[in-house]
Amino acid sequence: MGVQLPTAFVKRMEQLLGDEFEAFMAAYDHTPHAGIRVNTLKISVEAFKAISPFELRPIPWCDTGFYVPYGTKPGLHPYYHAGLYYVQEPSAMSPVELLNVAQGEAVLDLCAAPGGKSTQIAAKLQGSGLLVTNDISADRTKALAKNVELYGVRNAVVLNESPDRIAYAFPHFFDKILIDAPCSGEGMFRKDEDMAKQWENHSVDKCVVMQRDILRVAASMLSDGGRIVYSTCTFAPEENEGMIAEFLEAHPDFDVVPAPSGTGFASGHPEWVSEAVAAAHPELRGTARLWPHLIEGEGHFIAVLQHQGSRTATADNQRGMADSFERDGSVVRDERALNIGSDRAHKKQRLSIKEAPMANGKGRSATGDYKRNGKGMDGESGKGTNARGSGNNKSSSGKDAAKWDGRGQYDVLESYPYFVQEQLEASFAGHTVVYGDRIYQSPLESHRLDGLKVVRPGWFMGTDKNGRFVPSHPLAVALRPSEAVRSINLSSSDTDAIRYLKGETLSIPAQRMTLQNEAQPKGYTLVCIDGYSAGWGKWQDGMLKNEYPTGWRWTSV
Ligand SMILES: C[S@@+](CC[C@H](N)C(=O)[O-])C[C@H]1O[C@@H](n2cnc3c(N)ncnc32)[C@H](O)[C@@H]1O
Repeated sequence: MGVQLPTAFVKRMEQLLGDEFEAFMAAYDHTPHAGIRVNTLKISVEAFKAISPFELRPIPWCDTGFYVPYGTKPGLHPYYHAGLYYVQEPSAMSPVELLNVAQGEAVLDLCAAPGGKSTQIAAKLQGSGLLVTNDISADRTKALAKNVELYGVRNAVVLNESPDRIAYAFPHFFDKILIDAPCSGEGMFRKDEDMAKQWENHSVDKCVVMQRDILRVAASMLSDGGRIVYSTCTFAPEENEGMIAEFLEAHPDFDVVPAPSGTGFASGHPEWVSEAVAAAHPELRGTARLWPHLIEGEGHFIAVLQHQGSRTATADNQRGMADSFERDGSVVRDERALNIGSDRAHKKQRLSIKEAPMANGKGRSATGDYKRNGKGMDGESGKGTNARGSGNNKSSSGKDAAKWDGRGQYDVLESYPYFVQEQLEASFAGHTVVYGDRIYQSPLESHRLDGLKVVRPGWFMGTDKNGRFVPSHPLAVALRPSEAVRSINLSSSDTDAIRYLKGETLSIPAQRMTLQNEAQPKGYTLVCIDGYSAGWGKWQDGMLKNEYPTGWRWTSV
C-alpha cells in the first residue's frame, strides 16, 4: 500500500465495516481515479467528445463528467485555458447532481473554494438565475474567483463571509443551497497523502463543531420548498449521519430524499451513530455513501434535505434579483456607499451604481462623446473616428468630451457602454455596478450586498483608465466568438496557441481575422483556440499584441 494510514482511522474502519473491511483496504492498493467535467457554458458534451485530446469514459452519476486515464495532465492543454473543462475528482461531481438545479433559480454554494462545485452549478444555470458562491477563507476565495472567471460564469456573486452574515442578508432567499462542508477528509487519503498526515489536526471533533454551525444557519436562508445538499469527503459517522440526525431533530419540516439507484452509491448507516438514532431516523439510510471499493471514485457522503414547503414563495422581484438575468438589462440609479470589501481590513469602500446607458449601448449619448483626456479607446491620441471598428473613439463633436458627474469626477459609465456598442455584438443582463475603477454586471440589486465582504459583485467587465474602458480577461473568456466584432482563431495543435498563452506577441495577417459588421481589423480582438474564447489581443499592422494576463499565463515549458 502506497499510503500511510493513521492507525486510529484503520481501527475504526475495521470496526465499522466488518466483512467489507478487507475490500476497503484493498482499494488503497489502486491508483485514484482522475476526472474532468465538460464546461457546458462553453461547449456541449457532444462537441467536446469530438475534439477531446484525452481518452474519455463516462462517469455514471454525472452526464458531463468523464474519467481520464491516470497520469493524464488535463491542466496542461490549451483547452484548459479556454475553460472547456474542470479537472475534478469523480466522486466530487455527485453532490451538485443531487442538488437538482433548474435554470432561473437562486443557488448558494456556502463552502465553495476553490470552486469545482460552483462551476458545475453555474453550468446547470446556463447564465440564468443567480449563483452566490462563498468561502470563509479570504485566501481560498482568490482561487474561487479565478475559477468562476476562467469558466465564463456571468451570473455569480463571490463572497468571503461567515454563514451567519450571509443569512442576515438573505433570509429565506435561495432555492438551493450546497454545503460542501469542511471535514476531516478521510475519503481523500488515497488521492492526497497530506490529508492522511494532517488527519489529527482536522480532528473529527473540531469538524463537527464547524459543520453544526454551518448547518444551523443554512436552513434560515432556504426558500419555501427549497433543497439543501450536505456533503463531506469523510467516512466518520459523526460528521455524516450524525450531523444530519441533529439537523432533522431541529428541523422536522425537512425530509431526506433517498439517493438515486443505479449509480453504485451505498446507503447511509445511522446505526453507526447509535441504535437510538437508527430507530428515530430510519430515513437516514437514504443518504448516500460513496466507497472507493464499490465505485470508481474517492470516499464521499451526501444527504439531500428537502424542505416540505409551507410558507408563501418569495417573488424574484422581492428578492432583488434581476428578472431573468439572461434577458433583462436593467441599470439602476443608486449612489449609496456600500460596505463591501475584498481586502483584509474590510474597510468602507465606495460602490456606486449609476444610471447609465444599457450595457448594450442602446442608451448611448446623442452626441457620441466618449473621448476622455484626448485619448481614444485603444489609448492612442485622437487618430480615430467614431466609426465602428476603428479602435479609436474620438468625439464626433471634435472637442474634449470628458463626462463629469457634477462632483468633478469622470463618469466611468460612459466609456463602458460605448465599448459594448462598438466592439461587441451582445447585450448584457443585470445591474451595472462600479466598484472603484472596476465595472461589473451584477445579477443582484446592490442593496442585497450591504455590509458583506464582496470579492466579486458580478461578472467583471473591465476597468476605467481615466475615461478609457479596458476590457477584462473574464469578459473575454465568457464571450462566444460571435459576440465580438473582431476575433482570431488559433489551432490548439499550432505553436501560436501556446505562444499566445505564454504572453507572446504574434504575427497575424489581417486576412486571418474574422470581422463582423464592417469592423476594421485594428483594435481589441477576441483570441479563440479551436473556436473557443481564451482572451484578448490587440491587432495592429499585422501584429497581435498580447493581452493575456500575467497571472493566468501558461508557465510550463
Ligand atoms: C471541502 S472544501 C470545499 C470544496 C469546494 N466545494 C469545491 O468543490 O471546490 C470546504 C471549504 O469550506 C471552507 N469553510 C470552512 N469553514 C467554513 C465556514 N464556516 N463557512 C464557509 N466556508 C467554510 C473552507 O475554507 C474550504 O474551502
